[in-house]
Parts: sequence; C-alpha cells; structure tokens
Amino acid sequence: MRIAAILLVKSPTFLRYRSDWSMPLDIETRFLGLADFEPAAREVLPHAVYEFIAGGAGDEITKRDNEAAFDRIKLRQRLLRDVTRLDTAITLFGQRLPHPIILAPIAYRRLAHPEGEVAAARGAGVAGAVFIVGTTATAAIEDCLAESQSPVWFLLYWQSDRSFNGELVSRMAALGAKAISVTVDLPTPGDRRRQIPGRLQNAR
Ligand SMILES: Cc1cc2nc3c(=O)[nH]c(=O)nc-3n(C[C@H](O)[C@H](O)[C@H](O)COP(=O)(O)O)c2cc1C
Repeated sequence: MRIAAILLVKSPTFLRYRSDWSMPLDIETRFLGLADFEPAAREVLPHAVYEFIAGGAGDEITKRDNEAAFDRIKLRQRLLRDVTRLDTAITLFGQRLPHPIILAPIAYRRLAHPEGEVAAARGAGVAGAVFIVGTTATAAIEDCLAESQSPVWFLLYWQSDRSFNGELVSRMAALGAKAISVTVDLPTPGDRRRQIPGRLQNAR
C-alpha cells in the first residue's frame, strides 16, 4: 500500500489548489518518483488524514510485506528487439484501454482534497487510466463520469443483503459504470491503530 500511488495522478491539481500551502510548485523537479510524494503529503495533510491514508492494520506487517513485494518486481529488459512500434494497449472486459493502469478504489478521497474523486477521475481520464469509484466514495459517480474520458468502474462493498447489492449494481451500470469491482476482504473493519485518537495526538 503506497500513499504515493494515490497522489500521483491528482497531485498537480492537489498542490496548486491550496495557495496558502508553502509548497513549491515545481512539481516536475520535486516529484520524480513515488517516494517523493509521501513526505510532501505528510507536510500538507491534516495529521489524522495522513495516518488514515498511510496506515495499515495491526502491526502493519502485511503493509510492509506488500511494499517489499512491489520492490521485488523487476521489469525484464529485452534487448535487440524492434521498438519502432510499441503498443501497451489491452482489451479488458470488452474495453480497449491504452495501457493496463487502473486507479484502485480509495475511500473518502475528499478527506485529502475538496475535489476528491472528481479530480482523481479527471486525472485518470487525462492519463488514459480506468478510474474505480465506489461505495465509499465521497462524490457522486455521475460527477466522476462527467469528468473522465476513460472508463469508470464501480466498486461494490459486498453486503449481506443481496437484493441491495443487485439494486446498486444495476443502478451503477445504468449510469455508465463499465465494470464492477467487488471488495470481499472486509467482513469487519480493520484494526487501524494509527487512528486511535490518543495515538494521533501523541504522534506529532
Ligand atoms: C487510504 C486508502 C483507502 C482505501 N479504500 C479502499 C476502498 O474503499 N475499497 C477497496 O476495495 N480498497 C480500498 N483500498 C485498497 C486499495 O484499493 C488497494 O487495493 C490497496 O491500496 C493496494 O494497492 P496499492 O499497493 O497500489 O496501494 C484503500 C487503500 C488506501 C491506502
């Protein structure tokens, strides 16, 4: 889990929006890699919001493992190939996409920025990435669809009431969601220790 991944697409708007922040605007030079985003977010976000985004569950062992797993992924370099015609496009669920980049569902984006999901949908559209908006969104899917030139998918948090799930999915499909992503790993809320109020106060 990387906070940087979330901020990457929306950060140009994100940083310019708050003119009172004493953040430099030379985005091209300050933000060269994912690791540059997390300290910047720590500076500008309200502390509780930062901990919500950056924190994991329990002792954060899985969070650390996930980060290490990403670091182990290598790109295989193929030499002496014809690179005159490169094509990253794929077809996924019948949709032609310029590349397989999808913005994962992130809850409550407006905690971090007043434009929240709408700005992220706009950024995804510009980058040709699919945007997933969902049950935990803080903006309406209609507004995200209006902003994005790329497909928007709907995230369903599976509920025990199956008819409710069915109604929600039908409604989102009718509005224009091109696929459904289903979250199944949250039968109970996570043990998010960084968000315990006493710990938050002590952390800074
Ligand atoms: C702040 C935050 C909020 C998230 N909210 C959701 C959510 O509402 N629904 C969901 O299915 N996943 C949610 N996720 C999980 C992400 O969609 C993603 O699966 C996870 O962060 C792993 O991908 P990553 O390593 O690229 O961050 C959230 C992750 C973060 C960091």
